[in-house]
Amino acid sequence: MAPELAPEMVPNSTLELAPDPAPDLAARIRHAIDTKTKPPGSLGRIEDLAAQIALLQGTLTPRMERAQLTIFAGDHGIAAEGVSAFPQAVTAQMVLNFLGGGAAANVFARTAGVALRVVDAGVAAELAHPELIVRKIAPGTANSAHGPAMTAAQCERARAAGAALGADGHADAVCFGEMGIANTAAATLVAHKITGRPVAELTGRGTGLDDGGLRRKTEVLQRAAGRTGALTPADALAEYGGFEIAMMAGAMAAAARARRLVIVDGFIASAAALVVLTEAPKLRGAMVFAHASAEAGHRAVLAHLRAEPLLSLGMRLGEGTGALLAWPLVRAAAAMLTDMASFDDAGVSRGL
Ligand SMILES: Cc1cc2ncn([C@H]3O[C@H](COP(=O)(O)O)[C@@H](O)[C@H]3O)c2cc1C
Ligand SMILES: O=C(O)c1cccnc1
Repeated sequence: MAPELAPEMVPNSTLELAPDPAPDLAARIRHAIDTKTKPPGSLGRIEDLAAQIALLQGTLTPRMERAQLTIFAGDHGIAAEGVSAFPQAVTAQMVLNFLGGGAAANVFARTAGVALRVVDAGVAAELAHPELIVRKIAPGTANSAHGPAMTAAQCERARAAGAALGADGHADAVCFGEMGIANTAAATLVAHKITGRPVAELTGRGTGLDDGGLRRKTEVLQRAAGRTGALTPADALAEYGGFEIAMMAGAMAAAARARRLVIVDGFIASAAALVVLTEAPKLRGAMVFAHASAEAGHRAVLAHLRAEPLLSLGMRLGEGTGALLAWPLVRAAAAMLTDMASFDDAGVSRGL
């Protein structure tokens, strides 16, 4: 397994994680992929994915055996503004559904052979369940339409709790999902402050607002955004984010620094990745974007990050469902490089 990378060893000027164990590794990976028994380039983006994984793990024989999904749940004060089609109580109810194995994320995790765990990052209700990981910062954020969602100290605590969970265990790839009614509103405001894209372009229907609901949500978010001027990513996260989004950001950064592949889910997860990559661009080499969410703002966030997602399925759920569906592609890419025969191995004639 590749050595852990101390944060201070990481320069921010390149896309790859560095220092690279061998300067010619990227060229040797490319050569290994090009000499597999297939026309060069014929596996398309699976080849790029294999190269990324190999570079991340610092090897010509990458391993992708185990993936884990961690779902972070938190409530949002801005839900009081009517920005979601569903009531806040659904956050806690869905946490119990995850723990009971009945949500989409559970079903996809089972079909993909991925372990799943659930973290209470800041759900309003008191929840007790033997398998629930409790890291509750507070019972929900404050309403960011009127003031900061959380204090800087709370945000730091959330990121640290996420970091501890992001780098534990033995998974080769990590998926982070979220549950939090009104968190498309929170993600929209974080993305607006970091990308500078207009609130109206980033605001979407979330759980299914109708046209009137979308108009009201856009107005609420425009007013909330107008409370503050330009913000650093850390300040944008504290001012407008959620405890589950901050924990995801901490988990993603720690996992990337531990050279785990981070499979980034939809709009909310991408808002967390946006915070991380704006602060530490070189962690991009550890991140794969799973799918293009149907939530309106995702396209702009992906474009800002110059990220091309693997899948486009019209999904808009969150929970890590998109990341779970991308996991078999990630596995296949690594196995292609590690297990596939070369022309020389198999005695197959090369082309012109
Ligand atoms: C039953 C149910 C299950 C979900 N699972 C994920 N979300 C998703 O929807 C929420 C964000 O949308 P909004 O900002 O419009 O509230 C988040 O909880 C997200 O994870 C769900 C939403 C519902 C209703
Ligand atoms: O893409 C997402 O993450 C998403 C979209 C809508 C609702 N919840 C999550």
